[in-house]
Amino acid sequence: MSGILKAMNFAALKHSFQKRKDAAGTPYINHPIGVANILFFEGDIKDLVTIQAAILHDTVEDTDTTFDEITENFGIDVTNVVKEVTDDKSLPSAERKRLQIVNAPHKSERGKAVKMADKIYNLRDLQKSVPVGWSLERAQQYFSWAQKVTNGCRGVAPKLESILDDLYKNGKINFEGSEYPAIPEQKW
Ligand SMILES: Nc1nc2c(ncn2[C@@H]2O[C@H](COP(=O)(O)OP(=O)(O)O)[C@@H](OP(=O)(O)OP(=O)(O)O)[C@H]2O)c(=O)[nH]1
Ligand SMILES: [Mn+2]
Repeated sequence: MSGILKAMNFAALKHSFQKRKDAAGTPYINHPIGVANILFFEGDIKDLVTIQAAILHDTVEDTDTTFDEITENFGIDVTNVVKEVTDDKSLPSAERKRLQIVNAPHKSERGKAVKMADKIYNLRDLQKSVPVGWSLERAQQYFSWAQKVTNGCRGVAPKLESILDDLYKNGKINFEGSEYPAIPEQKW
C-alpha cells in the first residue's frame, strides 16, 4: 500500500499544473489514477510494479521527470515499464503514432497491460467529449489507431481485451449533440 501512495503523491506533484484537454479542464492526475484503477478493478491485475508504473506512466512524457528520478524512488522494474510506455516527444506526432503500433507486440506483459488500460481510459474520455479543437474525424482516427496498437498487446489481460473489443465494436462518439459510431463501418 505504501508503494501505491508514494507513486500517487509523486505523480500528483509532477502533474500539479496540468489539465486534460476537455472543455472542463479536468485535473490531469485523474487520468493516471484512472488507468491504475482500470488495471486493478477491471483487468484483475494486482501486481504492484504494474500499478505503480500505471500511476507514473505519463510523468516522464509530459513533465520534467527523468527516468533516473523514477529509479531512485521506485526501482528499476517500475522504471522499465514506464520506459516502455513513454513516447519520444522529440519525434513528430505521426512517427510516434507509427512506432506505438510497431513496438506494441514487443513490449513486456506489464507494458502491454498499461498500454491497454491507457487506451481504455482515453477512448472512454473520447466517448464522453471530444477534446477542445478536435474534429469528429480526428476522434474516430484515434479509435482506429488505438485498435492497431492494442491488437499488438493481446494475450496478457483478457478482461481488458474484451473491454477494448466492445469499445471498437459498439463505441459511440458524442459530437456537437449527435452520436456517431467510434469506428465507421467499412462499406466494402
Ligand atoms: N481522449 C482524451 N485524451 C486526452 C485528454 N486530455 C489529454 N489527453 C491525452 O491526449 C493524448 C491523445 O492525444 P493525441 O493528440 O493523439 O496525442 P499527442 O498529444 O501525444 O500527439 C493522450 O495521451 P497519452 O495518455 O500519452 O496516450 P496516447 O497518446 O499514447 O494514446 C491522452 O491522455 C482528453 O480530454 N481526452
Ligand atoms: Mn496516458
